[in-house]
Amino acid sequence: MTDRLTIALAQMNQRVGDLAANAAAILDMRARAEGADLLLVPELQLTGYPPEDLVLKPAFLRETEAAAGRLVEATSAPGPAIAFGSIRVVDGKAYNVMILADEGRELFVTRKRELPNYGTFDEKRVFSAGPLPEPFTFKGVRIGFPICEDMWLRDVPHHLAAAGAEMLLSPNGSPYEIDKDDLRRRLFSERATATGLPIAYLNRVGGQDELAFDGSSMVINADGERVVQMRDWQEQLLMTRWQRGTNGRWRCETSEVATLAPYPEDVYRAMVVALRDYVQRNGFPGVLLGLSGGIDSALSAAVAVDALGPDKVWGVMMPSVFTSETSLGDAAENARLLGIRHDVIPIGGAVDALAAMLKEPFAGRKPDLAEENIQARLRMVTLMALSNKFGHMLLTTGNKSEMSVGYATLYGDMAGGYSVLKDAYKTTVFKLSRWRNEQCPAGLLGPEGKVMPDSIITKPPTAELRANQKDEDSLPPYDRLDPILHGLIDRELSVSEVVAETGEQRAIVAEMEKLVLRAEYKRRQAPPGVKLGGRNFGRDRRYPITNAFRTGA
Ligand SMILES: Nc1ncnc2c1ncn2[C@@H]1O[C@H](COP(=O)(O)OP(=O)(O)OC[C@H]2O[C@@H]([n+]3cccc(C(=O)O)c3)[C@H](O)[C@@H]2O)[C@@H](O)[C@H]1O
Ligand SMILES: Nc1ncnc2c1ncn2[C@@H]1O[C@H](COP(=O)(O)OP(=O)(O)OP(=O)(O)O)[C@@H](O)[C@H]1O
Ligand SMILES: NC(=O)CC[C@H](N)C(=O)O
Repeated sequence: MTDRLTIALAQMNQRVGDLAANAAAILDMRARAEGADLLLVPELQLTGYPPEDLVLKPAFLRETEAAAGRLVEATSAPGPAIAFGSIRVVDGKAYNVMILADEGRELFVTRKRELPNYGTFDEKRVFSAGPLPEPFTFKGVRIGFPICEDMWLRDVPHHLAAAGAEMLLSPNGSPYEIDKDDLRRRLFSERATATGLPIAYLNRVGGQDELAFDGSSMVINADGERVVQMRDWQEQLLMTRWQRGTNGRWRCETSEVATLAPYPEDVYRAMVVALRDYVQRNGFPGVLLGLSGGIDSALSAAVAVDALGPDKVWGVMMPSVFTSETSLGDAAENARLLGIRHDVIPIGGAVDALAAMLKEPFAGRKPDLAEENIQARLRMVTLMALSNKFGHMLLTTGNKSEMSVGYATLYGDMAGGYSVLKDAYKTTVFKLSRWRNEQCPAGLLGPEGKVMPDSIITKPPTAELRANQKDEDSLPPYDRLDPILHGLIDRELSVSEVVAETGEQRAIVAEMEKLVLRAEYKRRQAPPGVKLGGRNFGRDRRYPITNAFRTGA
């Protein structure tokens, strides 16, 4: 029995499905953790989290088991024991497990019991729930290994405590959401005091499709005090020293508390990390986007430059007859400030060609939305041609306010591979743009000074699809629209409840509800984008397209 343990906490990125690279990264961490007794890595570190329907593929399960076996064998070389997340099939059922390996042997396997099945999570679809897990005696210390959601509910930690666990080491795959770091901290502090056990909470970092993982791992002692706060948004290996006190209870003696990014920097970081990993891991040489001189494309471009570097971002201004001199100038200045390639490709010729092609079928009809949308679609055709020719991914620039009410053209400005603003309401877009124009925190690849001219932030938003068009002609001003949308979408309130909370006219709120529900078909055809809040358009909110229900009818 020992009275001291050194536990290395490896807050790591992962690449879903890349068993070889993930295993190599774990072994690299093990080499760096020399001197530790045990190396802990995040949930499903070997397969990447979330593996989704890969788990339903027998070949993937076989290769995962083989890779886990090789990882266990690799611990025969000198170095710490490893506790790593993998998948184990027992009696034909797949389990999300944590394997403890030392000196070339598998010492212990524990299965996740609580499978999250809400919001973006779908674990019951692919995994079976394990039994209430037992602690394992490692070097004479009874250790419990609750896996992520196991810690969010009471049963597992309290069972482990009752079964004699002396500490809880919890591997996690917990995606970022605004304010979730505070929630985790409160929750785990409460778990620590309620069970009387110190807790190491280890989360992954990096982007995976719509999810961004912030890390922000912690150690909380049994008195509820957070003694370790690891960094957010980056990998980190931390050696933590633990000691059994004279009362027989374990404490983490390491004291190291990093400061986490405050709001709105955390939102911006989530966008940067998610886009960087999406673009790099899907093999694009860079991104391109329509740079209109408006705030959505300016902020999207800034995030792309901060994620990938200016040489990987390409802005294309595509003026029509409705494009103002101000927009042309703002787009050019925007590109100059970001240091990105900027091309001007007028779409007038193509607009005229379409008008000639459609002259006969459109005869006798006044110009309307059809002509407006043709412009957005011709821009899409132009951008996709560049994407096909040069390989850059088209970055979609629509924000959550627009996507909520369907204020975007299907197969037009909605086209693209990924969106960083998809879960950001327009008021958040304004906030982030002002913030980024004033600050450039460490680690971002863009310029230290302004990223867009102030005029882009201060001028009224317009789609410039017809003369003198302003967003506010069709929609309430964004500072009034967004609270309505937040109520209807994020909080699932009825029209009456939103009216009561916001003081808006019932007719306006009912109209917005109608637009939101009607635009579901558009959202189903929208590209993925990083989740920021508790109810993103994607996995979090799954509404029927064909739907007659209205609360404001
Ligand atoms: N339930 C459903 N399932 C499948 N398809 C459905 C559908 N309901 C309509 N449709 C189809 O959808 C089409 C209509 O959608 P769509 O062609 O997009 O056109 P629509 O939504 O009518 O117009 C686009 C709107 O977005 C605004 N906009 C455009 C571009 C940029 C911005 C901006 O500021 O960023 C704003 C523009 O001013 C206009 O109000 C029609 O073809 C209709 O048949
Ligand atoms: N003249 C243009 N040149 C290049 N791209 C354009 C142009 N107009 C629109 N786009 C593209 O279509 C997207 C939709 O923008 P639009 O101007 O219609 O409204 P918006 O939502 O206010 O966006 P933004 O704030 O970027 O202007 C833009 O973000 C941009 O990517
Ligand atoms: N991987 C998991 O079990 C995640 C679920 C958990 N409640 C979280 O978001 O942190």
